[in-house]
Amino acid sequence: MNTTLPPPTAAWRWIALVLASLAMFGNYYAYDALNPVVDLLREQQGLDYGQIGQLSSAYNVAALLVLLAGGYVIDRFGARRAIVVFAAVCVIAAVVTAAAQNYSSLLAGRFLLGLGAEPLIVAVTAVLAKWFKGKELSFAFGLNLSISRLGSASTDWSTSFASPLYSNWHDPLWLATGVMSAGLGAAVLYFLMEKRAEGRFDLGEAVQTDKLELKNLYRFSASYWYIVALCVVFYSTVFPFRYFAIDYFQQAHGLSREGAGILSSLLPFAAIVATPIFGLWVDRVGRRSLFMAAGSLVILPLFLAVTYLPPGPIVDLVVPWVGSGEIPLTLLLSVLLLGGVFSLIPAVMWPSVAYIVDERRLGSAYALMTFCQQIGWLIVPLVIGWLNDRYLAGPENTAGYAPGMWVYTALSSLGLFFAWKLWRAETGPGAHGLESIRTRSA
Ligand SMILES: C[C@H](NC(=O)[C@@H](N)CCCCN)C(=O)O
Repeated sequence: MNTTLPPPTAAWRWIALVLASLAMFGNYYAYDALNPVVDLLREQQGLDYGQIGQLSSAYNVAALLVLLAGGYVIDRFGARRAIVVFAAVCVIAAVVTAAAQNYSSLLAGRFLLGLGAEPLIVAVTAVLAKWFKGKELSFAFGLNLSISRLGSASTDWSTSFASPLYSNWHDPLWLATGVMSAGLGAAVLYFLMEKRAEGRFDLGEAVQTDKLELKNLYRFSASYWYIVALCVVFYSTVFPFRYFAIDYFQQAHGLSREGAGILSSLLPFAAIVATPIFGLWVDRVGRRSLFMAAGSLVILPLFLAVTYLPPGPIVDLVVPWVGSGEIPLTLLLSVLLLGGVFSLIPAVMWPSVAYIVDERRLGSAYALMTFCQQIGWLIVPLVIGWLNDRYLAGPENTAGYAPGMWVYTALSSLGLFFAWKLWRAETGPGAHGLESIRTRSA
C-alpha cells in the first residue's frame, strides 16, 4: 500500500461503481434471456419441460464447480483482470447459446454462462469492497444489486420493446449477446480506469474474496444454518418460478408474451425500488428474524392463489417507454406481493450473516451460503420441468401446472419453518442481536 497517495475521490469511486454495475447489468440480462423464449424453445426446437429445466440447472452445475476455485483465481490474478476475463466468458456463453442449433449446444452455452457469471459476481463484490471500504459500502452494494435487477427487468421488457425479435428464439438471445458485450465493454473500461487510478490514489491492500472452506463447518452457530436453509429454499423457489414464469403466464393464464413479460418484470422491478427501503427500515428497527418470518408467511399462499383463485377483473398495465399488457388482477396482486418478498428477504438475509459470524470467517460463511443456494436452485427446475411433463401441462391442460405450484408452496412452508426457528433462536439465550441491533436511530 502506498500511503503517500491520497484516497480515491468520490467521482472516481462512483465511476468504478457504474462500470462494475454495467457489467452486472449484462450478466443478469444474459442469465434471464432464456425466460421469455421458453415457449419458442418448446415449439420451434421441440424441447420438453424437462430439458428446459436442465438448461437452468446446467448453469448451477458450472457455478458449483467454479465457486470452489473462483475466489482463489480472483485473488491470484486480481479483481480487475478477473472481471474482464469472466465477462468475456459470459459473452462467449451468450454467443454459444444464441447460435445453438441443437439441445447439446444450448446446454453447453448455459454451462459456460455459469462458469462466467457467478465468479463475475464475486469479482464485482471484491471491486466494490476495494473502492468503498470505510465509505458508503452497503449503499454501493445496494445500488449495484438494483442495477443488476434492472438487467433482469429489461430482459422481461424486451418482449415489448423488441417484440419483432420474438418470431424465433435465436434473435432475442443475440440481443442478450449484444447487451452482455456492452457489459464486457464496461468491464474493459473499468480495467483501464483502475490502471490509471493506481498511480494517483491509494486503493488499499488487495481485498480477499469470499472463499469456500469446507473445514470447521461445525463452528457456525445454529442461527447461521437457519439463515442458510432459508436462503436455499427461498432462492430455489423464486429463481425457478421466475425462470418458468413468462411461459406459465402465457400457457396457463392466456397472457400475451408482452403482458407476461411485463407481469414477470414486476418481480425484479419491485425489488429495485423496495430493497433499499427495507434495508433502511430494518437498520432502524432491528427485528431481522421477524422480518424474514413475515416475508416467508406472505409468500406461502401466493402460488396457490395464482393457481386456484378466479382471475378477477383485467387491468391494463402500462410501463412507460416499454409497453402495456392486459393482466388479471389476481395475478397482478400476487406477483406484486412476491416482488415485495423478493425485496424484503434478500435485503435482510444477506446482511444478517455479518451479525452472527465472526468477521474473520465472514468470507467463507458467504461462500458456503452461495454454494448451498446453488444446490437447491439446481434441483428445483429439474423437478418442476419433470412435473410439467409428467402431468402434461399446457394450454389445454392448465391443471398440469398445479403440481409445480405445490412444490413452490411446500418450499415456502419450509422457509417459514426455518425463519420461525431462527426467530426462536434469536429471541432466546445466545441470541446474536438480529432482533435488537439497530444501526440507525429510530
Ligand atoms: C444477491 C443475490 N445474488 C445471488 O443469489 C447470486 N448468487 C446469483 C444471482 C443470479 C441472478 N441471475 C440476488 O440476486 O438476490
